[in-house]
Amino acid sequence: MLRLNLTQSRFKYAWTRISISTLNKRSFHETVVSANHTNIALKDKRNIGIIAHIDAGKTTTTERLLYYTNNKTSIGNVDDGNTTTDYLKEEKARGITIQSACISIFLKNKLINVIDTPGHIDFTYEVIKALKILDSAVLILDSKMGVETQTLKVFQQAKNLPKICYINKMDTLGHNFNKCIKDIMVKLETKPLILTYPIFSLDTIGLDKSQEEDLDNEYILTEENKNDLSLNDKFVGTLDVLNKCATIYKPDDPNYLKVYHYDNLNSVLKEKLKLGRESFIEALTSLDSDLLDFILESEIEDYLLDEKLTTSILNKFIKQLTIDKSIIPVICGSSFQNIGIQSLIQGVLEYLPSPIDAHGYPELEFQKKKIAIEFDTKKNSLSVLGSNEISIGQVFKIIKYPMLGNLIFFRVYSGKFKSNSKVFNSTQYNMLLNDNSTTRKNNDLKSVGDGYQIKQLYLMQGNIPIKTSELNVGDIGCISERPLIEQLQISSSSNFEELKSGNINSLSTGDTIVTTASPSGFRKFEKILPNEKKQNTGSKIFLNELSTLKFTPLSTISHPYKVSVQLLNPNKFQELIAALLEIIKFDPSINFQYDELMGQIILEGLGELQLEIVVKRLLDSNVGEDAGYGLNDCLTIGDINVSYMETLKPGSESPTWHQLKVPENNFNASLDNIINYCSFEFKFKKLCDNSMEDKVMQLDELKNDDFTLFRILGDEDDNYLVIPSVIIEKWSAMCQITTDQFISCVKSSCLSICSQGGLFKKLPLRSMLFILNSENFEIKDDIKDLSSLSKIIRMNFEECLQINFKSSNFEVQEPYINGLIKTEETYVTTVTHDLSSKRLANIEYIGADFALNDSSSNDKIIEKKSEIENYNKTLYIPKFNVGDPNTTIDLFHQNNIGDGVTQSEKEIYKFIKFKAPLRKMTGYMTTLRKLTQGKCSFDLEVYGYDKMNENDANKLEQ
Ligand SMILES: Nc1nc2c(ncn2[C@@H]2O[C@H](COP(=O)(O)OP(=O)(O)OP(=O)(O)O)[C@@H](O)[C@H]2O)c(=O)[nH]1
Repeated sequence: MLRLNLTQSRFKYAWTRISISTLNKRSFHETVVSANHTNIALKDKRNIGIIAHIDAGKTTTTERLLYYTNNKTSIGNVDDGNTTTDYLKEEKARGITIQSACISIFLKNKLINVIDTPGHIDFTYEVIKALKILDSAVLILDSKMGVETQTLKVFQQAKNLPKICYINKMDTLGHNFNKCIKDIMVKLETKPLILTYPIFSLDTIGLDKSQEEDLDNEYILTEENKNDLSLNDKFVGTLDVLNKCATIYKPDDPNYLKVYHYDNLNSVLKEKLKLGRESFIEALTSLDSDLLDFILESEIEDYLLDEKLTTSILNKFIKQLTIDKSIIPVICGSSFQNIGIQSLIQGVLEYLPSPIDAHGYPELEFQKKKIAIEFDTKKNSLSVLGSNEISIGQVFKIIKYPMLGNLIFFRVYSGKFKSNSKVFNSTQYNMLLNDNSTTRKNNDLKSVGDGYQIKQLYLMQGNIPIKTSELNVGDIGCISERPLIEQLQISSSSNFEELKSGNINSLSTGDTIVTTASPSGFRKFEKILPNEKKQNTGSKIFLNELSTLKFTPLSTISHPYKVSVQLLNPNKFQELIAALLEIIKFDPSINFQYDELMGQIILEGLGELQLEIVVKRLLDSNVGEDAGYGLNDCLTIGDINVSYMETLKPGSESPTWHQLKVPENNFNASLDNIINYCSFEFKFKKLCDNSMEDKVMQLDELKNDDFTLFRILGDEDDNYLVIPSVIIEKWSAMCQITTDQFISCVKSSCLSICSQGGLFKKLPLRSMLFILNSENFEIKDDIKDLSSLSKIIRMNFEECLQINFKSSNFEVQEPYINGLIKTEETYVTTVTHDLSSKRLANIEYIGADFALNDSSSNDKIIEKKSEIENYNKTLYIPKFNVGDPNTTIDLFHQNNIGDGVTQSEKEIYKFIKFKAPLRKMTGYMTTLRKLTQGKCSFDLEVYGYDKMNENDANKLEQ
């Protein structure tokens, strides 16, 4: 009984520190369900992502965030398969996050929307999608591993967002707080501001003397148990230099927490707190002269005891520096043992930006101009075009949710969205406007123009959707929609193209949705459009313009893996296509193509695991959140393979300009006229093969007032098209189509040539440049019919390829990876021998620390290093449990033990960095484990395409 009371009082005490003291679990939970979230002020909302390398503890931490904010009454664990965010069957079985999960955490009058992202590289697109709509992130490090390869990647992806770093797993054997701090500085090139230091049992002797009630904490060392070695290195709490206190936890009791203020600390902790606090203030003053001025003016000499240096003053500076991305506040803990989470919640609320403070909103485009979203101080709201009549949101995720169909998640950037209202899908409308390939265009435009009906809006509380009548600026919520598979099944079509275009009036990831506060709907926008655009606006023209009001879409990606799917029962065609379309809706990083001749579908994806899961979903007939499509009896699935491509050999280009021609008698008379009266020339070229920088330079040179450059496919490394501006203008005017329509016509012709493939192995083309020439361009008459232009251009492109090139001008290219292996020195020779002889790998580095040997070393890096090294001198980094606490980390020299890595550990472990063809690395982890007796870690990242060796290329089938 006594213990229960103590626990409760401690729990409340903890929350006093973060000013949410009055809550108690049950009453709060009830408040949440009935909470009117619309009353939460914008300044009290946070939209954060949890990002990290795989297994760093994102889901475990998210689970504790829910528990310690009283949004959940028990704690789930990844290993028990009962967490809120990893609820898919595959996630539970594999213990990894596959899809990002979005939850809303309510804290009385505050709201934190959290997205728990996957760490596995195959699901990187999930991270990209989430980061696009978030204001900030919590970066988690595994205290033993520090910054890992995927940490670097997600850090880069979140480079525009302010971040807090949470060093997790401080309870594990081999934990290394100092290495993490060093990695933040060296590998992330960021300045850490340490808010909490770890406390181990050894530091706690004598701590309990003045606190009778703490005798029940068996993890604190006392005179009696101080010789118990098993306790010495136990992680028991955190030393908070901002609040000048130590917080002691009990690993096996999630509700135990005791705060000791400076006066009640033992001499060891007092000394550490003093040094930590001094270095913390010095680090802050070195970055903010206003704080320095304040300290000088207020004559503050004792950083620890002078009461003028209050937490709220310091918080103001920390918040600004965090938002400016000048620092990254660091908090440590162990989520699994429930240590440190309260400080993390406090950090999120204090330092991470609300939508008002957040910098770097995704830009909106309106009539080709970029528009920033502004904050209207009077109305306490964000708005665009100087009017908060416009509500704008962006869809970033779609999931299956049993009973409700699909849930479409979106973020509200401006205004508010209401249940039972219509919204305008400006992205979809814009795409349709520029798509000439469909005969249903006008019907589709009308359908999208009529608006998308939102029936019910929801907020996610944990993984439970809570009905809400409206979603306001800053909110993340969702709309329910009937599953696509049901929508398509009622259509009787069995035509692939018709099925693929699906239900046009449904929402997809990346779509911008727009509406107005006005009851008469989005057509009212007319009133707030700039004056010159108002003239003559029939609603159609008006919608055309409105459709240009959209967020920049998500970038496309290349797909290094593919798998073939053969349908055995033609009656199931419609079902298969509907299933695939729905899968793509949930994960737009998957793509599929239908080879009508072979009756085969080729599924493409980012990784083996990703495709494995998709295939399982197609075959399985389980129910629930990851319900399968039950196609087991009618599909044959091929092996998962890497995708090969073809390109022209370096330096190749068509020797002459090719004149656009019309084949005799193949097209109608009016089209003949077009070609007789106006023409252009074109040629193909291999895009330079040197570094990415050279490539960008080459492309930049082509971009000027006279020429416009277009990307045809995928990422920066794909195909490009250059069209002289004069051709764009004249052809579109002549054909009475928009310039966008003309461009999309030429682009789609290029695209079709690229997918048709090269002359060597008929593999899709990459790294090609299509150049149109305007020198001999002429127009002699005013001609209107252009319906077959796309066909003509395609035929001519094809002819140009055939005439100008032979199969020997092409080479096969394949995806390559950057690999990083960490293993004991004893195994290095065996591993590198296997890599070079069997996997065609090029070993780039063998040594003690991969990031320190980065080949790039220009002035900027040196300058940055010296800036960070200077900053490092202000940091207090204790040598945990090894005596003298007063030291800084020797950042750029390896033979030091100040970073917490012992000399012997450095000698044992080596990193091997290499490049290799992806196809040679399938199933490599199993081999590596055998070669190293399991003493290894391995990371890989697909970096792009490169030439396949000729022997292997010749052996490929056409
Ligand atoms: N000892 C210890 N284990 C932890 C801690 N946090 C997480 N773990 C364990 O680490 C493993 C991975 O945890 P997750 O929370 O799934 O990690 P994650 O980053 O969400 O993983 P992915 O989403 O798959 O990238 C699980 O076995 C957890 O129980 C911690 O603080 N201490």
